[in-house]
Amino acid sequence: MERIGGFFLAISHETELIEGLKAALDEAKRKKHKILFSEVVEVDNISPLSFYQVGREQYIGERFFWQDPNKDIIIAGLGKVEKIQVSAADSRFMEVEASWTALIENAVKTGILEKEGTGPLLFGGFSFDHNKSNSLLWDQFGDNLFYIPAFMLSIVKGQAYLTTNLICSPEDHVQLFIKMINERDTLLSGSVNFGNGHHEIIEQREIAPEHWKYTVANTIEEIKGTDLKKLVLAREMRLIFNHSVLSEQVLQKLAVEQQTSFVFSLETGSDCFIGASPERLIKKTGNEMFSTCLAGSIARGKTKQEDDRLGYELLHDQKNLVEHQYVVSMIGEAMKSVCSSVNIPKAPALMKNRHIQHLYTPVKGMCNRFVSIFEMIEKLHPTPALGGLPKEKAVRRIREVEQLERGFYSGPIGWTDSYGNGEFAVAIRSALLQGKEASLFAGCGIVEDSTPEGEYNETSIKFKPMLSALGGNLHE
Ligand SMILES: C=C(O[C@@H]1C=C(C(=O)O)C=C[C@H]1O)C(=O)O
Ligand SMILES: [Mg+2]
Repeated sequence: MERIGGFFLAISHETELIEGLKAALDEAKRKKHKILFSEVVEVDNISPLSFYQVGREQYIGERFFWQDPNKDIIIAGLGKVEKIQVSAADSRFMEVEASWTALIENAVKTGILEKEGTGPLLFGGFSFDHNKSNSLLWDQFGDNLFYIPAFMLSIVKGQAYLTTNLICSPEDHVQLFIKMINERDTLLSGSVNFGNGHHEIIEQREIAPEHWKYTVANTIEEIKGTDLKKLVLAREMRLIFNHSVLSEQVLQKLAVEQQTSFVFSLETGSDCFIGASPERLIKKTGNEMFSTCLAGSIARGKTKQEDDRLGYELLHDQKNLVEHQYVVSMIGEAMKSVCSSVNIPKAPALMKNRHIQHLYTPVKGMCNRFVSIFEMIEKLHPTPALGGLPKEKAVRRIREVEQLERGFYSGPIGWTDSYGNGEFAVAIRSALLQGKEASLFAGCGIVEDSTPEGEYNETSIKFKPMLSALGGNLHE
């Protein structure tokens, strides 16, 4: 057991906090609508995973976690002062942005300002396809789900910040402050206990692998005979455990094993969507934007020599280069439409993750005007790395032939702050945890030169990051 506390918020902070809160209450009364109040203070370094874990008792079902591969920004959020979930399915990106903008426009902020990844922050994601009817599996998530947390720990380039958010309504009283401080104190004096009760897998089952291969075979024929160039097809694996899975245990394992990936979780009700994705969709900091083209895959070698040989093979393999190039062209075009300059390396490099290596082309651009991260998500999602080419046809074919419900798998997941910075990953190498059960998802890009067996093996590798974190059998 380890104490999370060890830090005190100095009294001067509290005075500032009360003053800020009073200003927010006045503003709410004057405007006759609710106002978001947000305070940011520097704190001693606390482990974000400990913070997340300590919040289990009180905030389970309303927690999130985010860590980028560089560990530039790590965020753990607890509780929600506001949930954004829009119903206008076909304009969901812009609708979420509109709700968010309305909320932060009038926000009262105090303490440290303008720090990326702190203050009012929206965390959540979108499902892959808003047109696919939602099955029971994903009913807690809908086709978009975002939180503004009550308490949030951000580690930004090594420095820890604690954000406290509160919604003030015209009829609220300063008493609200007492409640919030009490909650925060309870949280910060909590004990970290990652739990010994480790879950074990009692059943590990691939869903309809033969049918999946059959669909891949048909898709290869369709690609040969029509204007369809690429289609990403996913399959599912189900796990059943003896105990409910604790998301903090899985996050901890992912953070250790998948150092080159974005590690994330998003809880809602009794469900948790969790994963370790190597693929950035979009990052925006100031007027710089970054995206990643990631497509084309091969296994890791058991020895350095074998690993190098496999990497070399991937870099020169025509099928994988074609699969990759579709993504580079599309992301390049999307970035050029809003950037004054775009940098795209001429040839892909290798990205080596623990269980797999990919062809990798990073893209960087300078925005030529104000462009929001939601506008970029709308332009990019789904890239041909997750959908296919041509885009609309691919999404429609996936809807028709894929047997599973993707839900948030392969959709955009991430955060934006009130200063317009943010980052979204593509939610792959992920799983939906539901008590004693989990659904894992893995897909791959089918092109003309694909084979059903080859693609089946590729998806088997892509299950490994989550399987390993959940204690599954990797068949190695
Ligand atoms: C679809 C997934 O991965 C995508 C497909 C890839 C491929 O087919 O080579 C590589 C990286 C990802 O863009 C997945 O992991 O589920
Ligand atoms: Mg592939």
